[in-house]
Amino acid sequence: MEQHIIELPKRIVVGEGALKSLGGHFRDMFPSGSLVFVVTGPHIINSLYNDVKQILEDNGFSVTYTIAGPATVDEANRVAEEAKRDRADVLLGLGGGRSIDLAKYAAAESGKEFVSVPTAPSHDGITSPFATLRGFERPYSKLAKPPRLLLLDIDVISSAPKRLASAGFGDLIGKYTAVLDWRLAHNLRGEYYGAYAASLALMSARHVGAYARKIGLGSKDGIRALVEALVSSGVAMCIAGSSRPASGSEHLFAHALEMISKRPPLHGEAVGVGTILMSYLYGKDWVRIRRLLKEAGAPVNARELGVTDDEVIEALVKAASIRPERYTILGEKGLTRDAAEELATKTKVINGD
Ligand SMILES: NC(=O)C1=CN([C@@H]2O[C@H](COP(=O)(O)OP(=O)(O)OC[C@H]3O[C@@H](n4cnc5c(N)ncnc54)[C@H](OP(=O)(O)O)[C@@H]3O)[C@@H](O)[C@H]2O)C=CC1
Ligand SMILES: O=C(CO)COP(=O)(O)O
Ligand SMILES: [Zn+2]
Repeated sequence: MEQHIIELPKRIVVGEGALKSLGGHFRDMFPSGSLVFVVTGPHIINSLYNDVKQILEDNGFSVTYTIAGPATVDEANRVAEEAKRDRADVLLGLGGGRSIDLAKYAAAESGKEFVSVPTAPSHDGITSPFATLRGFERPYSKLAKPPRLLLLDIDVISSAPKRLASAGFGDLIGKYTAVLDWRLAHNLRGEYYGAYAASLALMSARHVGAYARKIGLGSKDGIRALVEALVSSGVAMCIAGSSRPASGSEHLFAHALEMISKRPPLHGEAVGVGTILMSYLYGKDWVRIRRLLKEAGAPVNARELGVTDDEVIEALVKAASIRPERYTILGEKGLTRDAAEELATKTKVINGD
């Protein structure tokens, strides 16, 4: 009998001041005296790390740390080795996507528990079982493991630079076209389509759409809506067992742009612009997507992304080829250069205001 196995986070905690409850959740979930190995970045080590260490030590856990280097497989292997040498039981990612991905992948590789404590709402990798690291044989994510405990403190996440929240919005608005692509691949290629996972991902895009302005302003309401939608999208990926509900042609464009550009934008920023472009190809309301991105403070054209018009065109032409097994509106061969230029011009992504 064909089986579909769904691995989910065991506990998800969201709320203002949630960090204070970290020790209690650890006591519920891990044996007393466990060694917690924190993976965090050079900024967070000087702000939140000491609070986390104190909370865990007060609750009977030992704590060590490493500073997250670049988001590469080599760095994740170093983290895994160091965690093993320290006899760590739990790897805790504390920070943005880079620290979370390094801890997640190192935990999966070393067979240790993984806890995610994101400090920024930049994309749904902070809540998903997937990691993206340079050095993989591909420019997109790979299954690692879901967090056993996912703790999102709204006060902490609201304090992240605004650009990261706008990028998180872009990543989530992308679910509109990701789900259309999944459905298309099902209809044209007979690919498995999980209606429930698709609805959940779609709901995350609809939810943040209603909060675009508040997210742009960085209000707590807006950030809470954003964080809940990031959880919903991460869970959709857990249920699907792949990033299909969360990543389609708009992500192919974003991955291609990241490979091509000399100064790549943030992941969610590129995904947002990709969603404008792919919505146009689907005959959907790309003007509305553009307006929502503007309201959320996210880029809508090449200039705002900090890339050249030519890099946008090149990324559109390249997009279909980087993940041939993931069928999308771009088809198997992708766009010609002329078609790419026309698409980007009509949607004001290039030559625009
Ligand atoms: N797994 C997945 O599905 C996906 C993974 N990714 C990966 O995620 C990474 C990008 O993640 P992203 O979050 O954008 O970037 P980073 O993790 O690099 O974080 C960006 C910067 O913001 C800082 N920061 C984070 N939180 C706060 C805060 N509360 N206050 C002040 N500064 C803060 C970080 O500090 P510090 O330097 O201390 O870390 C860092 O300098 C890339 O490696 C990318 O490949 C992208 C998309 C999907
Ligand atoms: O970014 C993601 C979902 O938002 C992960 O998707 P990819 O599998 O395309 O890397
Ligand atoms: Zn994404």
